[in-house]
Amino acid sequence: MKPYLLGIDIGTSACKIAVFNREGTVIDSAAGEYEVYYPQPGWAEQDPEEWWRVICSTMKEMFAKSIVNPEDIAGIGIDGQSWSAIAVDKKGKVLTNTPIWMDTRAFSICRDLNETVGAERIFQLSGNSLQPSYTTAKILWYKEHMPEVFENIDKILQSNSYIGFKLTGHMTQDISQGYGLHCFDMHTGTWNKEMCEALGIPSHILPDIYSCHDVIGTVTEEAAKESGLLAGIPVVAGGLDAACGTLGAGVIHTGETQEQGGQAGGMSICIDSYKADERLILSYHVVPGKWLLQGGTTGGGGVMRWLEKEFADYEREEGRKTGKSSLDLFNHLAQAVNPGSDGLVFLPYMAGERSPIWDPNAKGVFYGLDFGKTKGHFIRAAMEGVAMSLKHNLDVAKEAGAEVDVLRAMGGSANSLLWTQIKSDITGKPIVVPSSDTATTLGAAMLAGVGVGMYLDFEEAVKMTVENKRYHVPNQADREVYDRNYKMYRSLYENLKDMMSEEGEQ
Ligand SMILES: Nc1ncnc2c1ncn2[C@@H]1O[C@H](COP(=O)(O)OP(=O)(O)O)[C@@H](O)[C@H]1O
Ligand SMILES: O=C(CO)[C@@H](O)[C@H](O)COP(=O)(O)O
Repeated sequence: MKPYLLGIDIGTSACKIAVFNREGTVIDSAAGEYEVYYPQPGWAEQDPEEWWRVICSTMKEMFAKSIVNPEDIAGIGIDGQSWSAIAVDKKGKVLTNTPIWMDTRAFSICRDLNETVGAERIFQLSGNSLQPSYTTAKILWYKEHMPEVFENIDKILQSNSYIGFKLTGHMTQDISQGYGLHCFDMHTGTWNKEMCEALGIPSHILPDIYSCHDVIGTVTEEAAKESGLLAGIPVVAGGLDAACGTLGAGVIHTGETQEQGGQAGGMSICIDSYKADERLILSYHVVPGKWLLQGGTTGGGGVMRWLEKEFADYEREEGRKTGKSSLDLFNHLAQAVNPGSDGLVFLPYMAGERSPIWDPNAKGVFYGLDFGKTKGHFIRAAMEGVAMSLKHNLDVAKEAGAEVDVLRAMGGSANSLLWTQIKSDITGKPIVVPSSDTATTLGAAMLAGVGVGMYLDFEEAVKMTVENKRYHVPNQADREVYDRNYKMYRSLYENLKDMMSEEGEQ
């Protein structure tokens, strides 16, 4: 068996590529950024062909400097962001940019379908309430607003399946990304023809469903030329980024829970039987026989990325002189502020909000400003607001019967010791950090490892590769101030939601 596995992650802010050995050690890695386009309020799009171009150039650059020879790669796994609606024609040409998971343009389509088809019927089959962020309504949005695209759709692909197609020439749908479509039966893991008809989604545009570790093909000559890989390397179907990050964080048993700090924030609780709640999100895990009960804010790490982009000119300059990153300097500023940010409270609803409030009109809010507040207050309040959305989702999961003891953090935000500690303090849960930036690519690589037989099964893959690096224990000293701010957080939205919806009525 060749010694290495390659994981490719199609995150919202960037693609990450990492080569692992059998023990899960990163041998080499690289990242390449691409754009999110916001052409209108409520819209958020990406260009899948840009993903492919950036993946290829990043990979070529990595291999050019690497000790890794593509010949030594045993298998490739790809994970990607959720709820794309990548419309491709018969030749695999992308017909238009895909609305991504943050996009809420199809709001009125959902409202109509919930009435005509029935919100309860849709939920009973798919395990998820019908909301504009999912793939379902985006397909129907093409039908209504871009008939020339809709008529030419051969298949609708997800982010990982599009890159899988570019690598192998095979169009597939993995089981973990099925939850994007409400004609996917969450009880059986199959497409449901009656629901396709009821929703108006032609079933021929839905690819065949594969397990996430199934080998779907091998790298073609053409893809090898473009990407710097070698033709013939096996590629597995891959899966949802949150689910691969969950696997990469070592979460494969019932009750174990991943805490997500990518562009999106949230959590994924591993369960071994179907358990749905309309306020949360239900998907299959990438591990067969398991589901993930998820909660997710649109804010998450993306909030810090946005603050950095808009307000870190000084820290970027300082960082150049001192060799520190602007985000590290942001962490120092936030560290200097009292827990509770002296009453500054932040709602992270930066692209409407997903679970548990499902409100496309929700807005980001900083509340509690006065002349005493500093940049550090904004940064700390943002961290605390994201942590409060995590607490909100965990509380709802508990009501739904999914109790969580410990969180296992993954994603870029877990690089911040302060932010991880704040999440632990606010939720009252201990947090373990196995690896932050590489958990998701590791999960994708593990899928390839199981698929090509490098690991016997997921138990062995996790045992061999996942190592805990940090532990955070909740600090009770700040309980009172955080509880007070959390009450404010909850009532702020309750008090503002009518105004938000009048302003942003979609
Ligand atoms: N040192 C840090 N402090 C705070 N946030 C960080 C730090 N490093 C990375 N992040 C956050 O991590 C996010 C990126 O995480 P990542 O898992 O790469 O996201 P995605 O896969 O969604 O693109 C950024 O939005 C940034 O806010
Ligand atoms: O929707 C989910 C999970 O259900 C999000 O995890 C998105 O898939 C975005 O992922 P990142 O780009 O933040 O990693």
